[in-house]
Amino acid sequence: MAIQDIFKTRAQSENWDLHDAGLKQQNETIEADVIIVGTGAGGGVTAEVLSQAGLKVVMIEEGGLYTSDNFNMDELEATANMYQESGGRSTKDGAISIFQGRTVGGTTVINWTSSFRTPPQTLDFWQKEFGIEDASQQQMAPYFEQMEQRLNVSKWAMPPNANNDTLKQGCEKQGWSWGVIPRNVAGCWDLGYCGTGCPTNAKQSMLVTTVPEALKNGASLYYRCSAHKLHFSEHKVDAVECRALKADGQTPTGITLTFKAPTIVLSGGAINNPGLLLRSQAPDPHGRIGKRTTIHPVNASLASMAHDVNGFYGAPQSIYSDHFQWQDRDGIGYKLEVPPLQPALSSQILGFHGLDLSEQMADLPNMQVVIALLRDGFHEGSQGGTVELDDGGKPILDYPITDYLWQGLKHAHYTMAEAQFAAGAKQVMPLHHDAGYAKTMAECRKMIDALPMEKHRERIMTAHLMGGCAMGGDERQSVVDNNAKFYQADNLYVIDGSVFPTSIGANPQLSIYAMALKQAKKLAQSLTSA
Ligand SMILES: Cc1cc2nc3c(=O)[nH]c(=O)nc-3n(C[C@H](O)[C@H](O)[C@H](O)COP(=O)(O)OP(=O)(O)OC[C@H]3O[C@@H](n4cnc5c(N)ncnc54)[C@H](O)[C@@H]3O)c2cc1C
Repeated sequence: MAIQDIFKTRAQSENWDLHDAGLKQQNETIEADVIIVGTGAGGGVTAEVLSQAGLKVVMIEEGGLYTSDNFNMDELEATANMYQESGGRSTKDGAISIFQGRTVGGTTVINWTSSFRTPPQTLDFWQKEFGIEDASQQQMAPYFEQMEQRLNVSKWAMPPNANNDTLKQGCEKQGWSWGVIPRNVAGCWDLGYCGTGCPTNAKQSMLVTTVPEALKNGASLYYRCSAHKLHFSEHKVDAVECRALKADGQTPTGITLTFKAPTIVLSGGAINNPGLLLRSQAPDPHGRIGKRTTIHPVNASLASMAHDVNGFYGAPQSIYSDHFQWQDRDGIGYKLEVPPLQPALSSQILGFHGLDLSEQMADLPNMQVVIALLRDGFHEGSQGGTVELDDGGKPILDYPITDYLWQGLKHAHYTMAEAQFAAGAKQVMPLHHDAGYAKTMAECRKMIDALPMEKHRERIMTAHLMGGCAMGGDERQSVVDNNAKFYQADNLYVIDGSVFPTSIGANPQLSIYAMALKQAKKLAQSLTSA
C-alpha cells in the first residue's frame, strides 16, 4: 500500500508558497514581517507561532526539501542529502564526529525521536549560574505540556527491541535505575529507520507538523537558500543575504536572494548560527559568539550477544538509564542509551577500517551497543568548545577534551561493559582504537585500565549540538538576553538549541521545542501589540 506524502499532498491542496532557490535565474529581494533562518526544532516552532499570530513569515533553509516519498531507508543517500557536510562534519582536530541535520525540518527529520523534558537540575543551574529567568520546572511545565501534545509525545508502549532490552536487562541485574523513553511519534511502524527520515510520516518532526502549519497560515519557504551574511547598521539587521544552492546542496548557483524584515530570527542551530554571526562580523564586544558550545560527548561499548539482536530494526531508543547522571560523585554525569545499528551508521560508530571493519560487520545481527552521553558545561573542567571560521568561511568547532572529560569517558566504559556482561554478553569491546574483545568483566576492566585516553584513539561522537549563542542575564557572559534578543542589535533574535548555556543532560529536542515556544510566544506578543 502506497503511503501518502503528507507534505506534498498538503502543499498542493493548500497552495503553499514554496521556492527552490536553486532554480532562481535572477537575484531577488523578498520582504516580510519576520525572516526565520532555519526550519528545525527552533525555527519550526517559531514559524508556527508567529504565523498563527497573523505575521507574514518567510522561512529560509539551506538544506533541500526531502519528504516521505524520498525516504527509502537508504542510509548513504539520506546522509549525503540531509546531514551537515554530508555526514562528514567533525571537530577542528577531527577527534569527534558530529551528526547534525541540514534539510527542511532540520535535525528533527533525521533524529531518533527520544523526547525528554529538560531535567530540573539543569533548569536550576541555568537560573543560578546564568540568570535565566522564568525557567523553573514549574514555569516551563505548560510549554512542555503544549509541545508534548502538539508532537504526540508519550512513553514507547511497545516492547523494546533487543538492543534496548539488553540495556534494560543490564541495569536490572546491576540494580541501576532505568526508564522507558518517551517518543514523538503517531502510528509508528517500529521500522527503526528514523535516522534516514520517517517513510511513514509517523515521526512528528517539524517537516510534518509546524512547518506545514506555518505554510498553511501563509508563510513562505525558500529552500536550498543559505544565509551567508547579515547586514548590520545602527544596532539593527537591515538584510539577510542568501546564496542559492545547486541541487547538490553545497555549490552556490551565483544567484543572491536578499531578505528584508523588521524582525529577524536565527534558528540555524548550534555551530551554524555562530558561523553566520561571525561571517557577518556581528558586533561582539565581549567575545561571546560561538563560546560555550556543548555537545554531550558520546563514547560507546560493543557487545557480541549469543542471540540475534538485529539492532537495525525497531524503535532506535526506548530504554535509558540516568543512574550515573546526577549522582553525587567526583566526575561528570552521563546518560546511558543505545543507538540504532543500521550498517552504515554501525560502521561509523565502530570506527574500524578495511578487513577489521568487514570482520566486525559480519557479526552485525548479534551486535549490541551501549552509548554514554556526557553532560558537559556544568563544571570548570568542561566549558564546551568555541566556533570559529575556516578559510572558506565555514563554521568549525574547536572542542578541547579535558582530563575531566577523559575521566568521564573512561568511567563510562566500565559501566557500559558492566551492563553488557550483566545482560549476558559473550564478549565486550570498549570502542577504542587499542581495545579488543574481552570475555569477562575482569579482563575488560584490566583492558580499560590500560587504555590511553587520547584523541584519535578513543572513539567519540555527538549528535547533540548546543550553545554558542548562550542566553543569560549578563551581557558580558551571553549572546542573547532572557527574551532571546541578540544583545547587540534591536531586531535580531536567536531561537533554537544554540541558546542553551550548558548541555541539557538529556536528548535536547523537547527542551528546544519548549524554550522556542516560550520565546516565540513572547515575540509574537511584542510584535503584534506594537
Ligand atoms: C542522528 C541524530 C539523532 C538524534 N536523536 C535525537 C533524539 O532522539 N532526541 C533528541 O532530543 N534529539 C535528538 N537529536 C538532536 C536534535 O534533533 C537536535 O538537537 C535539534 O533538532 C536541534 O534543533 P535546532 O533548532 O537547534 O537545529 P536544527 O534542528 O538542526 O535546525 C537547524 C536548521 O537550520 C538550517 N540552517 C543552518 N544554518 C543555516 C543558514 N545559514 N541558512 C539557512 N539555513 C540554515 C539547517 O540546515 C537546519 O535544517 C538527534 C540528532 C541527530 C543528528
